[in-house]
Amino acid sequence: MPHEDGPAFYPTVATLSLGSYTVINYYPKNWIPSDRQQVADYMAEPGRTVYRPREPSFSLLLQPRSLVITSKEAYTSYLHGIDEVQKDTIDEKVVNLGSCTGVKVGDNLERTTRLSLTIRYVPKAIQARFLIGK
Ligand SMILES: O=C(O)CCC(=O)C(=O)O
Ligand SMILES: [Fe+2]
Repeated sequence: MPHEDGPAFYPTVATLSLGSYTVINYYPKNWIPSDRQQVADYMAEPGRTVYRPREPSFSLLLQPRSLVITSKEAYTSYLHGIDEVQKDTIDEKVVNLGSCTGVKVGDNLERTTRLSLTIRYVPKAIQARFLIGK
């Protein structure tokens, strides 16, 4: 589900992908539709009030053993999310194909099991001893 990683992890999150390929989509955050057509093209996830266009602004192909670092505008101005699909069709919105060998627009990539390790720096974490008592 498209989301923002929130202020606790700002300004940088790093994500290591292992196993399957996947595609991650980026949608503008705090997006305000400018005309009736755009209103028809936006949505919120069930039970959520964060609206976004139905189509992403851009996407990244996350290859096995790749590292994606989310910072700056990608962190502050976009929601990100991975569709729940069995295969990804590579389209023109995938902006990192130049760094991915053997993959082109129009390819269908079947998903298999994927493990994603997310590395976050949380300087203001509450120490566990305060939560569990003496
Ligand atoms: O599976 C991924 O690569 C994305 C995970 C993610 O967005 C998150 O943990 O906040
Ligand atoms: Fe995230």
